[in-house]
Amino acid sequence: MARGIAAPTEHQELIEWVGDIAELTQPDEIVWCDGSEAEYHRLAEELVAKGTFTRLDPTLRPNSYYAASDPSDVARVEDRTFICSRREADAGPTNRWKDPAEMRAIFTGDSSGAAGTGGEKSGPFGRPGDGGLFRGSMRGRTMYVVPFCMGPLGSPLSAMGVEITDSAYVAVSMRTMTRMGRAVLDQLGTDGAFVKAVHTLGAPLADGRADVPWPCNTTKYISHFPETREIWSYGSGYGGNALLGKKCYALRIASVMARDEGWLAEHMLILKLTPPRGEARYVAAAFPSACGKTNLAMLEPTISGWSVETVGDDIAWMRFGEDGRLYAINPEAGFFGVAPGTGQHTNANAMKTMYGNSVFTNVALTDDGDVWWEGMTEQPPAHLTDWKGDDWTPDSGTPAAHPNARFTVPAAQCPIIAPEWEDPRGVPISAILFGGRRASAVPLVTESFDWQHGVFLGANIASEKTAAAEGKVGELRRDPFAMLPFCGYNMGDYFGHWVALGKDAERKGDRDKLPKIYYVNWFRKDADGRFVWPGFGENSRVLKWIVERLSGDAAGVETPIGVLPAQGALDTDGLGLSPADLDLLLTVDREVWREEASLIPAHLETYGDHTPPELWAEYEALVARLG
Ligand SMILES: Nc1nc2c(ncn2[C@@H]2O[C@H](COP(=O)(O)OP(=O)(O)OP(=O)(O)O)[C@@H](O)[C@H]2O)c(=O)[nH]1
Ligand SMILES: O=C([O-])CC(=O)C(=O)O
Ligand SMILES: [Mn+2]
Repeated sequence: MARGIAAPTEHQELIEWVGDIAELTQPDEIVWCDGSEAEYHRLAEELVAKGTFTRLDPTLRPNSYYAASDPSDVARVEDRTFICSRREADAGPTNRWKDPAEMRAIFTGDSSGAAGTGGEKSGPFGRPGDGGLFRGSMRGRTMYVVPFCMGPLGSPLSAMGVEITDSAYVAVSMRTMTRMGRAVLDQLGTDGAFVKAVHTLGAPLADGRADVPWPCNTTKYISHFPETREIWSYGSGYGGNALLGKKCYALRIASVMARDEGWLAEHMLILKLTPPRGEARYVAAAFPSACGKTNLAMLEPTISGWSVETVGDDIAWMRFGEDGRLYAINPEAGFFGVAPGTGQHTNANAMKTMYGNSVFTNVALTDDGDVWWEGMTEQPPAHLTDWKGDDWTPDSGTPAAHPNARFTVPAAQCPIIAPEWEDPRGVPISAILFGGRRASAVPLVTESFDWQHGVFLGANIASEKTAAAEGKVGELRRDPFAMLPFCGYNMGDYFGHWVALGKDAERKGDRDKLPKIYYVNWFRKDADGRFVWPGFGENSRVLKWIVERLSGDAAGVETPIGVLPAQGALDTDGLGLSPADLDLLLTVDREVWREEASLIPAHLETYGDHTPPELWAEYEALVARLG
């Protein structure tokens, strides 16, 4: 049996589960993480000693580390991500499904299907020797027990979890990304509910075998059991595959909790926008991975008198309050942001956020012990060590940082973090934005006619693929609500959940309190393949139009696809956009849109009779408007 300090909790279910997982995975040692700074430093030191972390020059970037992953373990693995609901129909056509008993058998070797049945078993996961990927998977390693809270501690909108992991990189990252440690155990008490999340690198150390800086396994499983609220992750140490509070819990498992309990768990940033006069507004926005959430959340407005503050950059949990308004919290405590493209001119606030206390994964190392990536500065340094550990010069012809290289930083370090970002009540949302990368067809901004039409816009998001997931970059795919890789149940039922929440609000007479829904596209290209819209800080101009629409102060024109800014209503002063550019950004080409609309039925049919009839009605109405 593994050595370790006694469990610092009297939560019997938690103690037993940790014991069961230890018996299954057979670590050398068990460490219950307390979340203290001392613990963080100790684990970071251990990672330095192992070669996983390289300490950056503390005079340049205090208390910060560089990590290079195995070149095969650089992004989420969507084709190895499974939703193991009892019924296949509950996973839906866009998730990979596996029967929960079958998946458990793969993991534990116990093929009986039910836990704790056979009398001669040594534990709930069958006998040693039964096989199973997790059996003995932590041999030679330390097992960390990481209690974490998604959302401010004590908020009625928050929820807890415990991640068991054999990766110290994961344990330190969880301290940055979540509220982690002793305070969470206190909150859990003796019988608090928590999501069980088990993570192993799948790289046990046999007697005397040397470790490597980034252990992982070529076999990978990122598995979710929505009914029992469990996550089992095997074989990867990277981001969304391994930091299980993030996409696995806060989106895939939480979306199921939200369906069951009448709220929303969404892939959305949350920002606070304050006009020169008038009240501050909170805006949530869903864009697919690597399509601009972190950048919009930290935007520096280019229009005078307007300010933006950050509440969250990736995930929003939202619930209707007693007053009928939709309240959002950011369940995370840190940012796990895309490094390439982040620089002084695009996202100065992100650059300031990562002044120290940061972990950088798969970026390049400078000769003076700092980090660099494409887009950080205009001129690359003359010499670097690239993310693969090779010498790099500007002539190398390969990127110095992996395109999905990431920074991990505490949200509290963001210079424009909103003072209310940890308000346990959440913030009231006035507008929801949907968007994606579309080189053609989709205007800069479109206002939906109403909630249901907005749901239709969200359901139809299509975006060009990015490096955030394994696969071909640039290919156009449907990514409804930017949730395609993150919805823990049937996406058709998810559309129905959104429709139903709108109808509930209407029944209660709260129609006018529903957030207004918009569709934005910063990525329109001209014939030369150049982005027409300058983007980044200039996106504040679009936010301005949206907020002025909310207060009835900006003009719009009705088009077949929604309401667009009327001529002159969008502030484009000083941008130097030609009439042709403006035309491309702010008009609807009926011919092109008839073509767009013709692609919708196949998309809605994907979900069969799970697609709510209201979306078909929206489709019919769109076709009728297009004539
Ligand atoms: N052209 C253009 N590029 C942008 C804009 N906003 C962001 N980007 C680029 O898009 C890439 C991803 O931006 P992020 O803000 O990190 O995207 P994200 O949605 O937070 O990504 P995830 O963290 O993977 O969910 C970066 O390379 C940015 O430079 C914009 O307004 N215009
Ligand atoms: O989950 C990850 O690995 C990174 C991320 O935020 C995304 O892909 O959306
Ligand atoms: Mn991001």
